[in-house]
Amino acid sequence: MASMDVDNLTKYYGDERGIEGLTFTVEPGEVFGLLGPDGAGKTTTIRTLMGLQAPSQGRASVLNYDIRHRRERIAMKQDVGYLPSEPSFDGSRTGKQLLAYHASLKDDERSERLLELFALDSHLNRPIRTYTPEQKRLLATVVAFMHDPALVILDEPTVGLDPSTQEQLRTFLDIERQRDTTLVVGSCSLTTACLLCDRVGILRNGHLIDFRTNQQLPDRAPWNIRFVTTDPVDANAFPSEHSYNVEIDRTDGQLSDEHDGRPPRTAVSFVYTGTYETLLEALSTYTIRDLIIEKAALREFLTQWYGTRLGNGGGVDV
Ligand SMILES: Nc1ncnc2c1ncn2[C@@H]1O[C@H](COP(=O)(O)OP(=O)(O)OP(=O)(O)O)[C@@H](O)[C@H]1O
Repeated sequence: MASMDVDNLTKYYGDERGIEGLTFTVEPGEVFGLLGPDGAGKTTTIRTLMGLQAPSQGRASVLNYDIRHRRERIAMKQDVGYLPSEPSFDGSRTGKQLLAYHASLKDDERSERLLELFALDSHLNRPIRTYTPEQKRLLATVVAFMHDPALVILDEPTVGLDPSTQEQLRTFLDIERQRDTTLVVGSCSLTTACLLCDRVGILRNGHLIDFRTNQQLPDRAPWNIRFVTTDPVDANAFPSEHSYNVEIDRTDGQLSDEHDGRPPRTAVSFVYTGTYETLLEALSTYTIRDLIIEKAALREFLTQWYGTRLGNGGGVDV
């Protein structure tokens, strides 16, 4: 039996569409990602699945609890873990008081171990308002997992964490996966999806437009590369199976100032999905005056995959 069974789930806020017609299942022990850019509908889906807001249409069962019925929602919350995207706490309570409260609602199998793992154990007697934002998120993670639930729903679990803590959290979630905990992860990070999820549903403008297994995702998130060079650049130098959206700008007046005697400059930008070594090799053939390398936004990548309009018959704008 599926751990989550969602059928035509729809949520409108007045006239504003949150999500529409979502249908998917999540198998026991699966790590399923809801991958989408800002505003795609991840939080709406997750809050509706957690019974925090009623669906406008459709139905969903989470661990076989029907979220449309109040009694079942209450029972579900004892068996399911939930990490909200923006956890909010009563800041005057200590971490210890918060955990005692949650233990009274849903049991506590392992908060001590988790607190130690996330280095929160020495902060327990302090009011939560004195915690750093990162410590608050980790405390919320402890709350989500303390009762050792069979299924945990996480909304943007790595947002607001520094890179090393993100890595620590991913390692923890990977261990949970090996323990057969079912995870449903809302994320706008392709890196999180690639590293963590067995399968993702791609959300765009409130619609689930595709499903991809981990093998159908790239090895890692693509990079936006932009460099400025004083050398001539061949228009065909970068298009390859690893580079796309290549733009070569020789006409930018700010860059090619021929009056001060400096050679004209060319700005080159592209999205890159290949290996670091191949990139560095290609860049090393130019005299580089400026270089910016940053992770590409998911929205750009989805446009690359699916174009600017959806072909689902719904005619939904991007
Ligand atoms: N309380 C609300 N009232 C009206 N519209 C809302 C409300 N919450 C969400 N929406 C709308 O629903 C759509 C989906 O938003 P949602 O927050 O679920 O997306 P998201 O993928 O979680 O993005 P983000 O990461 O930015 O929260 C958006 O168009 C948003 O404007």
